[in-house]
Amino acid sequence: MEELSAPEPEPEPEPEPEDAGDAVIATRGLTKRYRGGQLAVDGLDLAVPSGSVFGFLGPNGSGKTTTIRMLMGLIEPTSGTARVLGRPMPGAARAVLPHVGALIEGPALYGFLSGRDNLLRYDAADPTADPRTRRTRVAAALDRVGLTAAAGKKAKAYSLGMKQRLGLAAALLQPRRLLVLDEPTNGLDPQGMREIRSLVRELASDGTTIFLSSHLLDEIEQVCTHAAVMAQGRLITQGPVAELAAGARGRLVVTTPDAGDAARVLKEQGVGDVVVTEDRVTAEPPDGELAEVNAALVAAGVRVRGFGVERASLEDAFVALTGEGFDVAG
Ligand SMILES: Nc1ncnc2c1ncn2[C@@H]1O[C@H](COP(=O)(O)OP(=O)(O)OP(=O)(O)O)[C@@H](O)[C@H]1O
Repeated sequence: MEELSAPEPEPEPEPEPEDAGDAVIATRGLTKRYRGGQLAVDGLDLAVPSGSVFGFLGPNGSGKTTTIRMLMGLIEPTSGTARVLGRPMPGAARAVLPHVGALIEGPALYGFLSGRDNLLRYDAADPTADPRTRRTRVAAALDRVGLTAAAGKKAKAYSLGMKQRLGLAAALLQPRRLLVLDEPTNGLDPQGMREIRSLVRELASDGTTIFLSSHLLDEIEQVCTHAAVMAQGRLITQGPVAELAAGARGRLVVTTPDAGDAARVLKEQGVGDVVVTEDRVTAEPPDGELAEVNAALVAAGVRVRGFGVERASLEDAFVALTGEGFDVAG
């Protein structure tokens, strides 16, 4: 009998996670267990929309660096998949990485070379970079990060913030579709933090997708359009920052020199989770009429200087989601 050579059925394309249509980074069940047995990342489904400034938030040890190393193809996942710019990692690393600028664990710089010479070296190490346009590229990158005036100084004389900016300049020598920044403000003083944050906003305004990790909640709120929250290797939530914060209830805040009395009255009124810090008493917003609570305070002789419900922050959302405080110090 003649055998029919029916064409092999096409393998089903792997289903993409929800709304990963224009995702610059998409992972499915991404998991990393280190040899010692430590489960560092556990079943991560991440979707980073194109054009977002995406904050990857979590306390120290929550698995952020491990995830970034998998995304960049530096280490293999134990299971699950990661796609960056639509291509699988680490398999397509050679095709993907030229479009990705990365600043991971501080830039590797030569202290005895000037900032400019460091960048010239970086550029020379890139086989795709045309040597004839090298100086122009380096000058543009220095200008981009505000280091033109300090370009001739030795890198060892740079402040930590300037070194970070030089690292960013190196990542910006070529046009990038994605920038991956691992804790870019770690160790910087407040001025250095402000500089890096405004630089990140500026870069984002050109349409580059930025994925940045941080253990600082307020940093994510100030800079990011979207965020994913990690705790102990697992994804707690992800989405637009405004929506994440809105998901949590705000706090009732009473400002008064009679904080002790105010706390007592609030508890008598059945208000939950009353916390006193100096002249501020915060609590869960009551279910009933706010005005009644205020009236009870005033009737008890509490000098109420301020009374209202503050908008929920990302921190409130984190606490609500994990049932834990966000340990900023790690
Ligand atoms: N090479 C390794 N071998 C074994 N365990 C590791 C290794 N690297 C990290 N870990 C562990 O995996 C967990 C996640 O670490 P990871 O560095 O990814 O977290 P993180 O959120 O980036 O924290 P940090 O901000 O401190 O780097 C931690 O418990 C850490 O001790």
